[in-house]
Amino acid sequence: MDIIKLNNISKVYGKNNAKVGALKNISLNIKQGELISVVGKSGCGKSTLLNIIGGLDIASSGEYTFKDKKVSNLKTNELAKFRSENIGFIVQHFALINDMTVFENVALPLKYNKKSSKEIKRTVMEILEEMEILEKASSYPTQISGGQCQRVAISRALACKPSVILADEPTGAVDEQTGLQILETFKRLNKQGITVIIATHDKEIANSCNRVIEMKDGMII
Ligand SMILES: Nc1ncnc2c1ncn2[C@@H]1O[C@H](COP(=O)(O)OP(=O)(O)OP(=O)(O)O)[C@@H](O)[C@H]1O
Repeated sequence: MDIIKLNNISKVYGKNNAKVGALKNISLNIKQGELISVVGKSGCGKSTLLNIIGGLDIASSGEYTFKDKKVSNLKTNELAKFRSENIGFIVQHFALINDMTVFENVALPLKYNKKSSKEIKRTVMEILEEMEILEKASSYPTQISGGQCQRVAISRALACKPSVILADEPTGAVDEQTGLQILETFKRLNKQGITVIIATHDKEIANSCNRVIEMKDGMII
């Protein structure tokens, strides 16, 4: 089943002389359970594509359907709900909150979704254990390594049981060995049925995915 259908999606930033066409007539179907990499030179539109798929940004034109729901028609508050129910985001510099513990960082999306404290505790502990970072639950992000931070960020992305994980340059801020461990984590999550889309400059990571989408100047080539 196609979980993601992009039909003729374009994204233009700015106005008049400052207009930038970040995506140009992108049509793309992604099946539930795919493991995909998005590659291409800096500025080719990888992040913009991920942000539109994840509902962080909206297309200037075209139609985006997610599980038969038209995302391109959603209003801002509906988009936030769409994201929290369906998408887990992971970014290069982890985007953890430094004055919250590992536990509190992973609990955030569950709090946002108004889960009970009992359920939050159970879910967070389960995920931290699965991600082999449970012993750092009370540590702060500044007290753990980059690879551990990324495992916390992945834990937080998993908290609301998303069907899609979007990872924008997830290994860009860690060493090669840690990057490969992160890749193994994505493969394991993908085996559990989660659709994983990774924007990356890393050839080894890109080629380990089942499908490689190559972009150039806002288009898929
Ligand atoms: N908020 C914005 N306002 C104006 N232009 C933007 C904005 N975001 C992105 N762009 C432009 O859109 C184009 C695509 O950017 P995007 O970040 O999607 O590329 P990328 O492939 O992810 O690059 P990188 O690999 O460097 O992260 C670039 O020309 C960029 O300058």
